[in-house]
Amino acid sequence: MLSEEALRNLDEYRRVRAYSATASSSAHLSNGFAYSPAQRNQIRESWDALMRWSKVFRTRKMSGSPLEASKKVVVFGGGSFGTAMGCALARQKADLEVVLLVRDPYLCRDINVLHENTRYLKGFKMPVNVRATTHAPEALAGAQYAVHAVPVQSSRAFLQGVKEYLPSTVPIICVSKGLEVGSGQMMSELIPSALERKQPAVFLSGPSFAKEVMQGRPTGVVAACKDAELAKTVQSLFASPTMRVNMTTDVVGVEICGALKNVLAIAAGIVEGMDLGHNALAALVAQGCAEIRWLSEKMGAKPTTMSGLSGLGDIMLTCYGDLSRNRSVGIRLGRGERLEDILASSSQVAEGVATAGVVVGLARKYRVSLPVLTAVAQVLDNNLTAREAVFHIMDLPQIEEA
Ligand SMILES: NC(=O)c1ccc[n+]([C@@H]2O[C@H](COP(=O)([O-])OP(=O)(O)OC[C@H]3O[C@@H](n4cnc5c(N)ncnc54)[C@H](O)[C@@H]3O)[C@@H](O)[C@H]2O)c1
Ligand SMILES: O=P(O)(O)OC[C@H](O)CO
Repeated sequence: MLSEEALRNLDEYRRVRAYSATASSSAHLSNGFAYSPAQRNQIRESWDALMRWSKVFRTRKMSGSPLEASKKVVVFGGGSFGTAMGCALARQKADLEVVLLVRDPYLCRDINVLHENTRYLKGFKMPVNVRATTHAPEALAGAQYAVHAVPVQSSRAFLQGVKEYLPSTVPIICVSKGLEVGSGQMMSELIPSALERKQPAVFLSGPSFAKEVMQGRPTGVVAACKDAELAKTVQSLFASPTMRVNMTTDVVGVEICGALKNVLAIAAGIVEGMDLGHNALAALVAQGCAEIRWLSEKMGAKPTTMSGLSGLGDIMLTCYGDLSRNRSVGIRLGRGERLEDILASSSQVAEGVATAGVVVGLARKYRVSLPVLTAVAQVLDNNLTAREAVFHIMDLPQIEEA
């Protein structure tokens, strides 16, 4: 059921594993340097202990997998990430029915006839157990999980529209990252507010470009839910040879990091677009990390979340990765393009644009100063040019590191 590209990646992965298994018998490193026998023993023993632990853990995990028990999963939104995550699940189990709930009948037809998302992930064959529909009652009938991949600003209207077909017991696995304009809410607040009831929900975040998930490249994400059992269920549902899934109960941390890294990525893009160099980019990303930490800690997030996949992991990916839409918006701003032209020329969402304005409100509420993230909002609001923003940030008072 894996695509050819995913199979190639898996083959490569297996070759590496086979090589690692035999490599421990060769004594010398290629440049003539060799570890001492004591060091070599220590390295081997540490590795073997890790492998023993992994084996015990795997055996314990075998019993009653949530994937085994699943028959149907619905995906809200037929964009790039909904498609990629739907396909990732479908590849794991040939008789799992994955249904994308989409708006556009033409895209729906392409997915069902060509097995390709011709608009958002062109050129990638989708597994045959993924199909699409524009009909919410049909998509939701009998679904055991709902993966929510609708952009944040459209999520309230979308959820209100499907509410009557979504049983209140079906867990939502939310992959959308951002804050709602107007309410300032995170998705964990928006979902119950839009549905006007409690709904089990898990927030899946971390460094994960849709295209690479679709290619079956190794990816790590984190599943966050206050209910640890549900977080573990979703962890187990998505875990595969190409996807590692951590779990945590720190929903606020995971959500706020996921939302703010998009704003920081716009700043990183601006620095790139203005060709300010590696020093400037590294300093900016470090400052941005500090700002995200200041706010998230005040909001009650755990410090470990900031250094984890949804924090540093996703910040690095989005600030440095060429596939980031938020970073691309920043690059074009840095080169002097107007925001409205940039947005008009893209069919994909860059959540950081809307989120930037909301962050400033949150910073005021929690009494924390966020110079870089506020500067991004100023540039997006056309009150500062990118060049002016850089000048003012560089000219801020020299401070003690915090
Ligand atoms: N693309 C990625 O690499 C990636 C990775 C992780 C998380 N995310 C997050 O996932 C979310 C979705 O992003 P994406 O990349 O799939 O976006 P996208 O721009 O590729 O697609 C968005 C999809 O949502 C649909 N949509 C928009 N408004 C809608 C509405 N009112 N009702 C129904 N459907 C609507 C669009 O038709 C489209 O199918 C975002 O919050 C994004 O931050 C994306
Ligand atoms: O392309 P971006 O900037 O929306 O980032 C996508 C994902 O959030 C990366 O994890």
